[in-house]
Amino acid sequence: MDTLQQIKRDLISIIKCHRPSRKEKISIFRFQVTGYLELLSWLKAQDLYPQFYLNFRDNDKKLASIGTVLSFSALNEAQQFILSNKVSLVGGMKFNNNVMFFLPRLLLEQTKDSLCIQFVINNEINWLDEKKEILELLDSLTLTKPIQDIKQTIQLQTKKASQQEWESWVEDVLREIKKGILTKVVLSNETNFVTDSPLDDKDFLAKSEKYNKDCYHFLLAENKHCTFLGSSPERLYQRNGQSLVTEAVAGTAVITDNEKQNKQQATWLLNDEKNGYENWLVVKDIKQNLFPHIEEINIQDKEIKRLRQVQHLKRRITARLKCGYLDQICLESIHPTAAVAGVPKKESKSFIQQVETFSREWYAGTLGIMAEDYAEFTVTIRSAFIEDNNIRILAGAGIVEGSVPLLEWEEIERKALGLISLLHKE
Ligand SMILES: C=C(O[C@@H]1C=C(C(=O)O)C=C[C@H]1O)C(=O)O
Ligand SMILES: [Mg+2]
Repeated sequence: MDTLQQIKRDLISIIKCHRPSRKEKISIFRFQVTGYLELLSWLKAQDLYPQFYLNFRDNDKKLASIGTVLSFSALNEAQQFILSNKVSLVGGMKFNNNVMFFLPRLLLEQTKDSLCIQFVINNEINWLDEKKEILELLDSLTLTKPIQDIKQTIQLQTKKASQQEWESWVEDVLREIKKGILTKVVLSNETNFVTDSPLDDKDFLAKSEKYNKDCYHFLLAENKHCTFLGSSPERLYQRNGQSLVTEAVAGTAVITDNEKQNKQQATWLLNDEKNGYENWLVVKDIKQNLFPHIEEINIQDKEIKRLRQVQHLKRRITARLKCGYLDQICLESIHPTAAVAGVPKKESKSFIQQVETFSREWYAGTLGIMAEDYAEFTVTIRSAFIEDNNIRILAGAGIVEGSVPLLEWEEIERKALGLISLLHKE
């Protein structure tokens, strides 16, 4: 691939000339080449971890990164670092607000026919060690591996909560709602599969990109044996300077092969009181949490977000932040929204922690990219963990007054189908 050869030549000349600076912690090199690189095929051929990938929902931008030069477990440190070094960091927050941002060794950004590269050298560690890692990276840089169909035999092993058990969790929430302690809780379940050989994470995500349209497609592989990935319809926020675009995605109806029924379901969803309330609670939560930090806010009418197995109510929200660079505040105040946690936030989070018999980790967290003038994050729902021969797929639903346990169970089963349906051979 010409594009990759060109990158490799540029990087080699950087390495040859580089003398670690005593004054600067890191050296950043940026270049831009013309051409199209299939980032998932490229990532599939790379051996350096962590690996990160994000295919944006509303435009043709994709990111892929390998390696880490620095990592951050506190938002203020990540934000400060961006301000002083004018770089982009990738990563995000788990459901429980644990922060993981990192400065990748190599970050590729593909838009249409232009590929931008950010390459970083750490000047504070031994140059020989740095050089060794970089040369290893360069060895495989020009390689790509073709994406293949899933060929493993996959067996359903268990569901963390049986239908009966999960519906009893819903009854518990409804009782707390009646008592006036909780208003909404988003309950999830985990479905477990085993494969006869490890499922390739990039093959799986590529298949999801093909079938699950109009979604953010994300992947975070902390090492060779453990990947978190998914295809989410939901944006946490996008920030361009001081202008913020976020949304409330909540309230669900089915999509089937019957188009007439899909249209009826859409009309029903737009008018249904319980689903409207479920969505409005998310709007209210975002609005309240952003309120101290914004000058104005605009909430648009309900619209339908249509996916392959389900359709959702969605309201677009735009706001103007009081000051410029505020991702720490945006992330801390919005995440996790009432679309994945509940209302009140603290109480619903602790309810979830007590009741759910598995740990959400990155599920219902957020992943994205942040820089000084731009940031974009997705809510990591419709997601899965692939750990060697095991696959765990998670999905949840917002429980509010008026929720019917059986219907909520059917809702989470349909949501999980977005990924589960891809597990069979084509
Ligand atoms: C929590 C999930 O989805 C959320 C819950 C929804 C609902 O209950 O109607 C709809 C979209 C998402 O905000 C999930 O897919 O896991
Ligand atoms: Mg719902």
